[in-house]
Amino acid sequence: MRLRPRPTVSRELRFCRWLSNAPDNAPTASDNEFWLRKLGKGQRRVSPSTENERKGNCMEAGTTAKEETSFQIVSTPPETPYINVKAALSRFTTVSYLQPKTQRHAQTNQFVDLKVLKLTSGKGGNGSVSFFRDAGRAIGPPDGGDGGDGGGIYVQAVEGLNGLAKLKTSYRAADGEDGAARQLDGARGKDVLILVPVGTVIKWCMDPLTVRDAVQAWRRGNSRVALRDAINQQTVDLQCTGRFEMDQKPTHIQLFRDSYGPGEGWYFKGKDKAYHEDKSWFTDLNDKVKIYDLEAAESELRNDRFPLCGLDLAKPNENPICLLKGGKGGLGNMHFLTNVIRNPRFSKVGRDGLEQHFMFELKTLADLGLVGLPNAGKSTILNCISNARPKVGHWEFTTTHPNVGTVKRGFDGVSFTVADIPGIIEGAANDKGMGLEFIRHIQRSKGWAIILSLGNADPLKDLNLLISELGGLEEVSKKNVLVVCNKADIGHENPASQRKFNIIQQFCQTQKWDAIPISALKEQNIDLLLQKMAVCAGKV
Ligand SMILES: Nc1nc2c(ncn2[C@@H]2O[C@H](COP(=O)(O)OP(=O)(O)OP(=O)(O)O)[C@@H](O)[C@H]2O)c(=O)[nH]1
Repeated sequence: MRLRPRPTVSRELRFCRWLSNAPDNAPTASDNEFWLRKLGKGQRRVSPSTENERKGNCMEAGTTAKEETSFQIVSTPPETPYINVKAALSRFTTVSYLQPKTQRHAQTNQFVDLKVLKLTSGKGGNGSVSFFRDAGRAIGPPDGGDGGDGGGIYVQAVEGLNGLAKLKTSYRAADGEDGAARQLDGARGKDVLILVPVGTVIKWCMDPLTVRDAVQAWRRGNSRVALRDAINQQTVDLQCTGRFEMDQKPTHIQLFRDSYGPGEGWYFKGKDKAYHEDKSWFTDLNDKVKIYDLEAAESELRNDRFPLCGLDLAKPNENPICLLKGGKGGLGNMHFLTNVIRNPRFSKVGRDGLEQHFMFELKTLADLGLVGLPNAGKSTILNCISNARPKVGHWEFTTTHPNVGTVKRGFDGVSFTVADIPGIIEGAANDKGMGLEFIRHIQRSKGWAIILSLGNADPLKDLNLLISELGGLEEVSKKNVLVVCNKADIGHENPASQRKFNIIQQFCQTQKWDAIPISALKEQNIDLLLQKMAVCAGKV
């Protein structure tokens, strides 16, 4: 319970109040009349929480993830209050949560880079109905305090965390406490702070259980459609806000609470709702309080928005970012004392919190990403050039999660980070093998080093396969590309190895990509590799 701060009062008055033991901070009837009159004129009393509201809405502290244009705008204001958008379901769910448990890769080992969380902010506490009593007075003025605001859900990106394994699947902030007699406001509900590694991208998503059921039902009628195609074909309708005055581009998803509407949410003690609704003194009051409710709802709508393309926590953020704000506490009956209403036996209940699902994706921040078929030697290369010690094995899929190493090129050389991800196989784009789940870790890298094995029969075929699985030449060429032909030691006296490299080099020249033969195992040509990698990583 929090006691309201007391205003300064004269010594005599303090003495009288000490004698009567009365709390001294309840608004008087004329204070309330003034407030209600102002509400009627559409001017809201500035409550101390207004400033906190502004502070709480600090989504700007994170960066909105890079905007993409794959949203179809269905209608815009003034036709509708929001920019209505249609988008593929795949943007708001993830294949790994829809697959049967046995096929989920990201969750199968200790390294977890994707999690869907159910987050719930706290409900506001209810306002209290109470009247001051002491030995001299059977019933005094109303002194029911306000309910406390519900706790919010906050997120903060910090250095030193490596994965999302420690995150729970749901978080719930505490509800605000109810107000109490003697003008006591309820305590504010405790916030929840979720710490995530730097590089986490948070996206609003749909409830995975609902999506799973809907997609399963849809696929029963279209059984030949692959899961990924199914969620690409299904669409989601969203109400968004955006830059109305300019190009009406949707920027934020509007979230909605189930809170009561204007004029509702009363708690009656003694006589019921029907009794009160029959009385003009109550309906007159309610007409004015409706404006207060409307303003509370508008303030919620202003706060309850989430970036359509997600929130990118690419840097540690100093202050936690509010994802979901708690509900506002209800007003106690002391606010409803007026010249007409002397014994208000009613108060307002607290407003609801929000419940939403969010997808937390860890996108490693490495300057250079290594991609290749399984067994091409990616981990051996990372071992050889950096401080990382990933597992090396002669069997496929030795690497089951991304490894990041830092390359330090001599004392005065530039340093850069390299990420090794599990091998990509034919059909990965359709979730074969380890799928493309791990591509997210090299999506932000400036350059990609495509690792080929000269020990394979046709490295050019391998290169084409990789390009196609990675989304085609156009997609791959968005990055700086270096093609590394590893295992050049195998049959190096054999001209076949040299011939294979020449074919690759010719192909690379057509794309203006650089290529280099190396042997990671025998540490041959590694200095030149490091120079080329630094260029590819955009460091030189
Ligand atoms: N001869 C030769 N063998 C190599 C070379 N580089 C790696 N290897 C061998 O190739 C095998 C696979 O190496 P890894 O580094 O585990 O390959 P990877 O690409 O990380 O494999 P995945 O984890 O399955 O993606 C191991 O037995 C390595 O010893 C090389 O330059 N020459």
